[in-house]
Amino acid sequence: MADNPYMNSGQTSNNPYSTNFEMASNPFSSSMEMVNSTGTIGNARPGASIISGSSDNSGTSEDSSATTQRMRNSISAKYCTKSVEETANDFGTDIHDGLSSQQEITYRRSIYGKNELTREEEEWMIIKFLSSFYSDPMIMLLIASALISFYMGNIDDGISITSAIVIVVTVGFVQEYRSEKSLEALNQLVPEMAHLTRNGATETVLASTLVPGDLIHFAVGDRIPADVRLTEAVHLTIDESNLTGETRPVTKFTAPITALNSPISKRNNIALMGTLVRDGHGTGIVIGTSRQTAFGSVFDMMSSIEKPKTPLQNAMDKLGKELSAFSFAVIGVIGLIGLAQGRSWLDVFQVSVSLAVAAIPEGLPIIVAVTLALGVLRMAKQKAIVKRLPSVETLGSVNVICSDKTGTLTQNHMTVSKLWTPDMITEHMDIIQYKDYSSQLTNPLQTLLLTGCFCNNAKYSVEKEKFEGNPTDIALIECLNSFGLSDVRSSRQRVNELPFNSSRKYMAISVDDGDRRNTVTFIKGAVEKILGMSKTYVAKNGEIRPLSDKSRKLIYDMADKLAEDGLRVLAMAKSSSGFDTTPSNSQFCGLVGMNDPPRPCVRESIASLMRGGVHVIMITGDSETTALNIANKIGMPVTDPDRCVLSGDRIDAMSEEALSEAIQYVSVFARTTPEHKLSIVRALQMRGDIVAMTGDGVNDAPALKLADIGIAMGQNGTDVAKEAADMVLTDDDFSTILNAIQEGKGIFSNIQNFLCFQLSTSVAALTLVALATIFNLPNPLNAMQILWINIIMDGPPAQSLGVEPVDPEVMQKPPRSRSDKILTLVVIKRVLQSAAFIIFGTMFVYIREMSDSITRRDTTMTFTCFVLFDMFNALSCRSQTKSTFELGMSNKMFNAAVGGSIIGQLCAIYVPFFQSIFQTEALSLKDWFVLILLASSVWIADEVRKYNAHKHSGNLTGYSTWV
Ligand SMILES: Nc1ncnc2c1ncn2[C@@H]1O[C@H](COP(=O)(O)OP(=O)(O)OP(=O)(O)O)[C@@H](O)[C@H]1O
Ligand SMILES: [Ca+2]
Repeated sequence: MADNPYMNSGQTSNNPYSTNFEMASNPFSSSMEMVNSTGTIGNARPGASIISGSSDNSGTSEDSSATTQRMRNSISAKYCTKSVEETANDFGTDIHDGLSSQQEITYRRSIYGKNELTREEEEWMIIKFLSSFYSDPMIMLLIASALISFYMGNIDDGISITSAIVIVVTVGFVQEYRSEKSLEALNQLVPEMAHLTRNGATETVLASTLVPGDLIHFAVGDRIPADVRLTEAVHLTIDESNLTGETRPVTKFTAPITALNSPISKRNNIALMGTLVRDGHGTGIVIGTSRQTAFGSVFDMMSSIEKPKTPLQNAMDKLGKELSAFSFAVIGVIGLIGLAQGRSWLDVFQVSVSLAVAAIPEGLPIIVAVTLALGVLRMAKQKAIVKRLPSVETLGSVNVICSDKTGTLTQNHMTVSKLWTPDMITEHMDIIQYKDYSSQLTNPLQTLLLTGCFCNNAKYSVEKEKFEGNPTDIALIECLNSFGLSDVRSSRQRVNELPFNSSRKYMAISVDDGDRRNTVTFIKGAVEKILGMSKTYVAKNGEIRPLSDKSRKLIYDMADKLAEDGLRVLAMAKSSSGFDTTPSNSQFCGLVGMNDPPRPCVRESIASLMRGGVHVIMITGDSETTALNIANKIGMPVTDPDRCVLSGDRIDAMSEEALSEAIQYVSVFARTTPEHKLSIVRALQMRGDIVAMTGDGVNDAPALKLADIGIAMGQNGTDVAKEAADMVLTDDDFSTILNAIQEGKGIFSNIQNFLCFQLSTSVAALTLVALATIFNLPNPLNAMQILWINIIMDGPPAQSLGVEPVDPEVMQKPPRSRSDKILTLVVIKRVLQSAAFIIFGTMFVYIREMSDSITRRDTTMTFTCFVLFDMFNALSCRSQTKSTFELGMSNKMFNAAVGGSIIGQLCAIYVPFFQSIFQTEALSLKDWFVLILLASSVWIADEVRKYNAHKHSGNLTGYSTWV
């Protein structure tokens, strides 16, 4: 330990990492090699509890004890016993200003790497590729048949089959590789952030940039980005359940722990990476990043637990197995008949094996995975990040969306537009932004405005040249200007604060009264809360009067009047003393009405959702009047306000059953707290609804978890909400939900489309060979040709059907029922219709050609006929309902895949090398003409089917809406 690897300035020998370097077997030493970065800690998030997770599923008991051991040895064990000063000293950092030397930061980064967790080095590509040759029994059989061909001196066949195997395996491998890459990309969609102080300046940075010694801050709702020794903890409680399994949040302190070898759950002055702040706020020094954290030491074990498959993938696997069993049976029978007819057993074997390879849609699960993953990436571009693949399927089934009002349906940009003080009696004052009202400033107005200023947490950001924080607070500060007032907060010392939250619905701040002997309290919040703690008001003549029932009524009426334009109404009060727990005995100052306009596209989105049978519910903390007005503005159906609007206190008074009964008429929930959301989701689910619910705060998490699709806000949401959610909206915009549902539905119909394509090809190929065998005809397709058809069917053309752009018309279809099968009657009919055309067409060509004697030309014609049929079939499979002419050339991948297949087919016929492999010969232009004409019949027939379906379904908008 001569060299201090940690401090290149090296004044101290007391190296915090020395222990790491002394132990060769230390689990963290591997971190030094960890330079590449493919995943983030996001990979390991979904697990609820590492410890319990390991003992009840994949891990053996040995695993979990090793885990516990590793966590026990983690860096926090050492620093929980040291004081704040010692820790800061060890890390060469300052507990107020953080690290100061850029050189030092760069040095530490070079040693400890990025603060993110990556999986262990993956297998070599080439090994993976080679292993796919022997992992599939069908391929093994093909190899066997090639070997037999060689052995029997059938060199041509041997080479043919060998090249076919290579092509089949390569195509499969490339597809699988792509699927893995796109799945990996999903893990990086939600970046981790951290609030970091370096050199005295605080900013928000990517959590991956943290190095040991950094000073970081976190507040309620945040996720801890590294292992941290706390230097400050204010009401700080942290939920460590995902690491320790303990569900009760732990209260944190800064004092050193005296007990030796305290277990990880008892290290109360340490905040652990990946845990969630439930309350309060704190600051601390980073003592460990990435692999040196307790979370990092168990990361590999967590990421090795295989991700569960989505219901759709499971259904596909099952379908694949059933189809395989069926094909095997058919092929077995065909083989036996063939042998009984005295065909050469090698021929029978080869054709059977190739048929098995072709008829079994082994590419199905991969195509489903790629389609889902690509769809999720597409959604991310449209600002909706889906965190779990199964949610994509659920999206198409959602029939109720519960949305917050502020910030999701509205812009969350507030401006003060009306003011009222009791001396104005029945008049109120309208404020137009940027106009000067200084001349109209009265004493009561000044008191009202200054209350709004003192009772405020908006902060001025020099960098961005504007106020930041709660939009309600910002509006109040910005309004001061219109009256020639300025932000006076710095002139007084803050003594006490009761912060705002959506359950409390008010906030109070005490400051000294100028001469530091007396304290005054400023309060603002919902009208009923403020009136509840007010005793007096200032009348027109300046006289202080007690608040009578009559004057309360006047205030409530006025608040309603202000709210009528959809304004958020805040009441203000002031008291000439401080407060302990809640303020009381205050003087009512007046009301402020704030405008928060609806987001531009919300109206359209709601209309579109309603057309598709999705019910939209607004949930807001604002008053009924405000909510009702906004609801009307954005086109929500509130015909009967008595039934359509339900307030929080009425929810409280209802039983679950009663709520579930009443909820069918409700479109607006007003004056709710986050806790009400849970009852609302439950009541809806009791009715059998599939519910999407939005949320942003810590208290929204339970409802987000319970909802079928929990949706968190990317910009204003807390980490806790994002963690609990299935989907994150990066722009917080309601309309994005519509896009996501549209994509979800689109993905589902794309999967049905390529399934239809694969099944019709497979059914046709099987039937053709079966028919030929039964009628004792020579095989219409040889092994090589069948394998080439398999590549078209399982490869790029099928995959390209999965990325067909979403047709906005899917929104007009009602939500899919959860139990709906993917293989619906309509799909099966499509499969059978197409297969029938392919079989008859190909048989026709075959029989016509072979009427003289079997030549190479005959099989070439049959083979090309089948392939062309398949291409036309792919064309019609692009959509279940829309004509090819409506779709146009919009799917680039489809154009490329089909174009490529046709070029491939041309090569197979005209290039001498391939001619010998496929046993083909050149066709004339006339042949092509005939074949194209014939093969297009499958497409024409489908166009006719689509046309008829359109005519009979009539107006698609007529689907039932709510109730
Ligand atoms: N910063 C604040 N200070 C004091 N009171 C506030 C503040 N913000 C809102 N209020 C009061 O609390 C009420 C409800 O706010 P709440 O936060 O519950 O709603 P929200 O969650 O912002 O809105 P939504 O539920 O529509 O998204 C408002 O009508 C207002 O009277
Ligand atoms: Ca196949």
